[in-house]
Amino acid sequence: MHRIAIAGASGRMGRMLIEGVRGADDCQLAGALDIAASPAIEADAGAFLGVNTGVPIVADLRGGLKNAQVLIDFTRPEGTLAHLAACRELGVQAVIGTTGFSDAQKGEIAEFAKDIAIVLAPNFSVGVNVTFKLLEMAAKALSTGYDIEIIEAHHRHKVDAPSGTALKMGEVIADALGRDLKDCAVYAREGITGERDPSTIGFSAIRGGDIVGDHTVLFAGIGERIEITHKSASRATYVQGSLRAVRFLADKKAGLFDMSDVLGLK
Ligand SMILES: NC(=O)C1=CN([C@@H]2O[C@H](COP(=O)(O)OP(=O)(O)OC[C@H]3O[C@@H](n4cnc5c(N)ncnc54)[C@H](OP(=O)(O)O)[C@@H]3O)[C@@H](O)[C@H]2O)C=CC1
Ligand SMILES: O=C(O)C1=N[C@H](C(=O)O)C[C@H](O)C1
Repeated sequence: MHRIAIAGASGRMGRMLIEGVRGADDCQLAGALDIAASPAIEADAGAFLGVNTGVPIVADLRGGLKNAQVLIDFTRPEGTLAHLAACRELGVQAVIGTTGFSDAQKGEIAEFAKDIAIVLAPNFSVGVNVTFKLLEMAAKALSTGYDIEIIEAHHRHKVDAPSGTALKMGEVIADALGRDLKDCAVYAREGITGERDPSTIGFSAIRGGDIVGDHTVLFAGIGERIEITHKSASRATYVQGSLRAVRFLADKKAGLFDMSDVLGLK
């Protein structure tokens, strides 16, 4: 039985994860965390479902993690880093879905992974991770004569842009082309921009309504264009991917892994 604590327990992903853990035969809810200011503190983690899980939502990290083998964390970068410090102290593994980390924060996660096993992925859906592989192939085959643009759309509450998934798509494509995304990413265009530099990878972020998560990569050539699109219709796909990551970690002592490790796509 995988004993799982959920961080951000009252968030969009946190609630779906609690439901997902309760629905999985091999998983048990062992803790629930949220920030001290959350109105959900001290409520039962299943209250939003009308069920009593016996697991209260707490702000005390050590209290929330003490019965857990693994933490699933979809919160904010600063929260995730604080959670990882407590995980390291208690020997708890981590599945991290939070996006918006700076390079320095990613470096801190790599340091934690020297002591505990961590899966870090900007997108836990199987389809998106297969799409990364398709993009690698497409980028190599279309390396000249095609302009590359990444367009993502998310709900109105999302706080980071471009999405972690869009950035990862950019990294996959840049790597396949032997470029560094830092040198070739264009995140905004306005005014007299001049003609498009063919070596660039452009990003566009749309925010609105309840869009769960759409990503399109456009390879625009002369006389044709190819669009590779993934659309999430439900957050359940991220939940199922997170639980696969939990199972993958079961025999891991330390190390930093991603969804291509979990899915055997490397
Ligand atoms: N990798 C993937 O597959 C996916 C990743 N995500 C990412 O997961 C993250 C969360 O998304 P979502 O669930 O929609 O967001 P929500 O805002 O709905 O939930 C975030 C949760 O984290 C809590 N929180 C906020 N700040 C902190 C903090 N500093 N420390 C600890 N907890 C905190 C919030 O509490 P309160 O509400 O009280 O502020 C809330 O409970 C985002 O980074 C998003 O991009 C989302 C979906 C899929
Ligand atoms: O905030 C979200 O909702 C999502 N965030 C992730 C991202 O930034 O890529 C994954 C998914 O697109 C949903």
